[in-house]
Amino acid sequence: MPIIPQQGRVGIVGGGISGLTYAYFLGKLRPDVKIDLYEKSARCGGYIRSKRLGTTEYDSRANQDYTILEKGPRTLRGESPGVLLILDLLFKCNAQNELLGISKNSLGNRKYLLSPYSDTEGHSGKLSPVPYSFASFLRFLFDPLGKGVLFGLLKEPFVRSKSTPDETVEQFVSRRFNKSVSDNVVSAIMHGIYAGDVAKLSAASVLSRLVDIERQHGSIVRYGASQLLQSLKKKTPEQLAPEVELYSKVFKPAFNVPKTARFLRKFPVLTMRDGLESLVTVLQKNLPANVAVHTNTAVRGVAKKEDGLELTLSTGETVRVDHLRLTVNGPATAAVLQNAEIGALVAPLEYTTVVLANVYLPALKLLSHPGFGFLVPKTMQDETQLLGVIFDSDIEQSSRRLFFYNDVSTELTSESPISDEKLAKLAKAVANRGAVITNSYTKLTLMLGGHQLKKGEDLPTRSRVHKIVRDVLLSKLHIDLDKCNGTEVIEIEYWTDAIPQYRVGHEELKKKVAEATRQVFGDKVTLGGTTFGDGVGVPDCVVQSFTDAYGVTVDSEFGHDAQQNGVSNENPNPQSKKYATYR
Ligand SMILES: C=Cc1c2[nH]c(c1C)Cc1[nH]c(c(CCC(=O)O)c1C)Cc1[nH]c(c(C)c1CCC(=O)O)Cc1[nH]c(c(C)c1C=C)C2
Repeated sequence: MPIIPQQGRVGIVGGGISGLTYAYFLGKLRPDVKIDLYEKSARCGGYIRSKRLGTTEYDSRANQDYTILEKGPRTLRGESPGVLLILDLLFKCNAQNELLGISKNSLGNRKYLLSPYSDTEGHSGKLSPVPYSFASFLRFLFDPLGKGVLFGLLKEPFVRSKSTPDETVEQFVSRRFNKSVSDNVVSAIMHGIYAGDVAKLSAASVLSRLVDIERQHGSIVRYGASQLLQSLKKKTPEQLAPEVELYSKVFKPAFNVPKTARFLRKFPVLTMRDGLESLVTVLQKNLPANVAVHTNTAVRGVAKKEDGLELTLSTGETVRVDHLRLTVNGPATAAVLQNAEIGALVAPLEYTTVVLANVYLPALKLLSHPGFGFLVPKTMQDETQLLGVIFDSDIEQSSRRLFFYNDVSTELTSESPISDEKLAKLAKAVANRGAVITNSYTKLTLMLGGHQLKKGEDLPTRSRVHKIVRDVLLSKLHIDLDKCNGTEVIEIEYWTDAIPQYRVGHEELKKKVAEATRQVFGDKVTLGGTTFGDGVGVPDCVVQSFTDAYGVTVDSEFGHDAQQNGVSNENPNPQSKKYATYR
């Protein structure tokens, strides 16, 4: 029995990147199915929002009269498997020119940690570069934050591996290295991804690769060193993630995937010319004809019927569907499913709230440390509740067009092999291209709160955030807003309950929720989004949407429809049940 019958109907809850990409992939795989996406707010995109801010003067050198204030995520990680799917999507929508890249050695890729230090002028905290070379690593060892790093690295190969079902990131890092590495380095990274606390986040969820290495090889340092030696000795063929292999077989990407993966590795940070919301716009404009998006429409509940499911909408209508995909957070999922057991399982889920302040200073170049931004480790947290600061102007000015000129597209779309030397030359040519934006300005985003905001506590008021912005800029970056002649633009957003906290036992909890959902709804309901997926990043959401959309079509007897639409639904690995089952 196919999961979605021919000419069937699918409902999707949530118009964020997870809902939209699920609709896109499923629409392509099953053109016979009618897909309705319900988004409760007036717009799609979720936390991805790029606000255009008009400036008074048209800058002919920059060829633009606006700047973008990113209100949410703004960069993609070039190395993440999902980026290959996003790039293919952009190529197929003829929007690949929008993608920009920051090369590995670019100053815009440099990251800093706030280190203890104060000077006579009252500036507190020094920005210490995250090591990017052997020399910078040696320098870091003498920084107060580097205390214990060398000892931790030397000790790690001799630490016995331990098989625990799960533990906190702090426990894992302290056990393998030492607590100072967790407090001074890893805590900052966790602030910069989850706005979360190392003492609560799950090692199995957020450091799954390292946990796997410990389980399989015993030591992370020894494994890392052996991999490094091997790569120096012989060239290993490009290892693609299984999801990317599957995608390549199903969707036939517009480019040579292994070559493109190697190329993108040279651009660890990717951006979009008009902000990350362009991805949402491109997606919405190019949704297959069988997808309808309903904004301002919430799904209030779902009831099991003999021939499928009945959705109750906020408009008062009821809609019958064969399959329901939920891409919203835990509480919203429980509210739709209205099941006591599922409700009890998701009740302990926690989310962090992040306060985000965009600062734009036109015509002034004031950043003294070029880079991506800085993060605040646990040991440096104070009453400002600062998590980190993103240097948007440096990110934008270090971004280069990747596919605008034909050299890269021609090379990556051809099947002929490319040597490492030629690939490096190509990446260098891109890095040496002129900046897309050339005028002088300073743009920053401050991120505050996260796990430091206690449950039930009032969020900092706008005026308090304005004061924090002024204090942080002055004390950490030596930028005095009082000297900016009132030209500064400061905008504040509250991302309430935005980032799921994968706490100890989260993998187990996901399994239990999926199992309880299956018990009640069989294979008619699947769960996605950042809470029930495998990561909080945009590429993670895209990969999950693809694998799960494929999952509901793979058993289908209507594969020929998908093939007629330019995709194949053969399972490239019939032994693997992963893509035919549900999470
Ligand atoms: C200071 C707070 C935050 C900053 N970014 C985020 C927060 C809460 C949100 C965020 N950052 C990342 C992700 C995942 C995206 C993905 O992997 O696709 C999310 C939701 C990515 C990220 N940002 C930093 C790191 C080390 C990572 C992991 C992957 C990568 O290498 O890109 C560092 C970082 N984040 C922030 C700053 C200021 C910063 C470094 C200086 C802001």
